[in-house]
Amino acid sequence: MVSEKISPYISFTREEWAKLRFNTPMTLTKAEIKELQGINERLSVEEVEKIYLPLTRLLNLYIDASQQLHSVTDQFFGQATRKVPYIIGVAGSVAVGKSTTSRILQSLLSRLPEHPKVQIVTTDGFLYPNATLENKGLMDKKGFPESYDIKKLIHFLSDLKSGKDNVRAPVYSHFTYDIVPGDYIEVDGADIVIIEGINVLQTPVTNEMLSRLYVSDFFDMSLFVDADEVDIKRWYIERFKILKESAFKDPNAYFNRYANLSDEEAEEVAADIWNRINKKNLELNISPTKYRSTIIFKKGKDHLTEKISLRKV
Ligand SMILES: Nc1ncnc2c1ncn2[C@@H]1O[C@H](COP(=O)(O)OP(=O)(O)O)[C@@H](O)[C@H]1O
Ligand SMILES: CC(C)(COP(=O)(O)O)[C@@H](O)C(=O)NCCC(=O)O
Repeated sequence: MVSEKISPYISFTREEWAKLRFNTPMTLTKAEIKELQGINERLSVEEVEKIYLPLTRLLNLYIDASQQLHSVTDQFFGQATRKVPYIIGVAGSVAVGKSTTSRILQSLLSRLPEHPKVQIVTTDGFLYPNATLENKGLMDKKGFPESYDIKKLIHFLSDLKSGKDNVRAPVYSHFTYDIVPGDYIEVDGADIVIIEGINVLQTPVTNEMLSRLYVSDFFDMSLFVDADEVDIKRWYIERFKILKESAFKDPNAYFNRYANLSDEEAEEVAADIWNRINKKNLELNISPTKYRSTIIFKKGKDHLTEKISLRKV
């Protein structure tokens, strides 16, 4: 008897997945393509059509099914149907493309026939402020599980899933490299909320009561953006070099001291930050969460998605 490898996932090649778009009326107009390229000018239209349109179709089916489940549960309790947002988690390494993926999804999902309101919340807003990280000796552990106020994030998600209005999340600035005091993003009346962050599929680190809840307990589905470490490191360094020529030039930028580095020096600095912090975090805390997600997108060296794995159980 031939032994079969048991996996909870069913995997598709790029071409197999592209066919699953079927005939959903989701062709992109020129204006829509332009808008998507505003998200990321290097994004290929073919990638959107082959990878993201089938994903949008699948999500539309998942969202319909979840609404039906909500309404039968409310019927069972004999109460009126509540409006609760559908929550999608987007996970993966620093610089793998989570924010680009989230923004493509936001753009495509908001074009569904019902025109749902789609909001993105990034979990970096739940990092402790630099002053606290410094006190705790965690400045070189930014992004590690202990650098986040997970209780605050769980409260935020619990409020969202209880159908509360005007739920606020704190805001992080990559420009000041710190939490922005007093600033917040408000989620109100959203039909779909995308929660994007390196830590969204992690399990609790302490034994406190609240930590028995996982962040992902509040997700309706999740997507893990995956790639080889050598590629992610290159994207991290490339992004650092682009920022050196733009945002870092502002005297108020946290990384302004790197603005006048040569390209070679900038590569060295970025590679050092990568190796000391983000690579370690990827290996220790992020990669191990991959198989907790509903869908895994494995990207190749040119950012094109090569393999799609979808949880079947
Ligand atoms: N689909 C894509 N096509 C081309 N470039 C991309 C794509 N996704 C991400 N990138 C580039 O890779 C880098 C990291 O992406 P980003 O979305 O900022 O990552 P993250 O949010 O995971 O830190 C950026 O420079 C971005 O422009
Ligand atoms: C704030 C972050 C942990 C968040 O990562 P993101 O969710 O943006 O991918 C990361 O951008 C970071 O600052 N890491 C620490 C090392 C560094 O400066 O890259």
